[in-house]
Amino acid sequence: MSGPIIRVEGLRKSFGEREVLRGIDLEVAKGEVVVVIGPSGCGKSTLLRCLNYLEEPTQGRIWLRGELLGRQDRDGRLVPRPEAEVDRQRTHIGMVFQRFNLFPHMTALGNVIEAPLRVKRIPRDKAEALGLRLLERVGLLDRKDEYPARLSGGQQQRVAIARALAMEPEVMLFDEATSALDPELADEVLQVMQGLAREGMTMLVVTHEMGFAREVAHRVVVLDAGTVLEQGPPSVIFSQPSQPRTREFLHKVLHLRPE
Ligand SMILES: Nc1ncnc2c1ncn2[C@@H]1O[C@H](COP(=O)(O)OP(=O)(O)OP(=O)(O)O)[C@@H](O)[C@H]1O
Repeated sequence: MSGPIIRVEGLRKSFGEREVLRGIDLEVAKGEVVVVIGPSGCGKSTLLRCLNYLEEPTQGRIWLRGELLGRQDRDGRLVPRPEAEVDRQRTHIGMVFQRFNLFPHMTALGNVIEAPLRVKRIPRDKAEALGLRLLERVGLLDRKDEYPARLSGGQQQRVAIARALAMEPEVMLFDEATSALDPELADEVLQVMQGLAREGMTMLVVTHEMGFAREVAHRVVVLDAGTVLEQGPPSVIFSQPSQPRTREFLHKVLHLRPE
């Protein structure tokens, strides 16, 4: 496929009277790692959720892998495609949330292969081979038969990453994947994410981890009050941001959480 994997044009999202996304334009190319940062409540999660149609955009257009998600009516509103079509698109996007939401009655391996078995209907032996490969990739092969309750938060999140990878997505969305974890456990998850980035996975990452943004991102997008304030390589955003609001935000978070 040529062209960006994700393309967003004029994306707006309101909850009632409140407009949370106010015209976002964004592209993510194949193999690119884009990290979205910005103050609490600026719309980072909402942006990610719109990309996966977990939230229905109010206005604007989204292309995934060159395909328009939804279609526009005469007022510019997005009319969703049939559910089946959205589901098909979703299989190409892996999403990892703050809450891991593993199935408690399934082992680590069971969680990882649930979707390939159910959605892709691949044979069990092939699914298990895939699941074991992925658990190894996130460093949890030895915990394959454990149930989530017996895994730490960091381990559960790594299983959740393996579960998302099991659908062989073309892009991975991370929505504050480490925010619920203690720093030590967050680190092991960040290392897995860094490994994926190194292997060339296309990633759009919402995070408060400025160290990750600085070291791993190809591009940092600064969101503020539902608009893109500025974007650029981390070297520029972190040392010479052009917008005073970016400087203010970075000063605040880096001061509170020295890297
Ligand atoms: N389903 C919803 N209904 C109403 N308001 C919502 C809903 N989801 C989000 N919001 C509001 O939209 C705004 C943006 O939320 P969002 O979670 O996208 O921000 P964020 O930048 O990810 O914040 P944080 O860094 O704190 O997670 C917030 O004011 C939030 O209260």
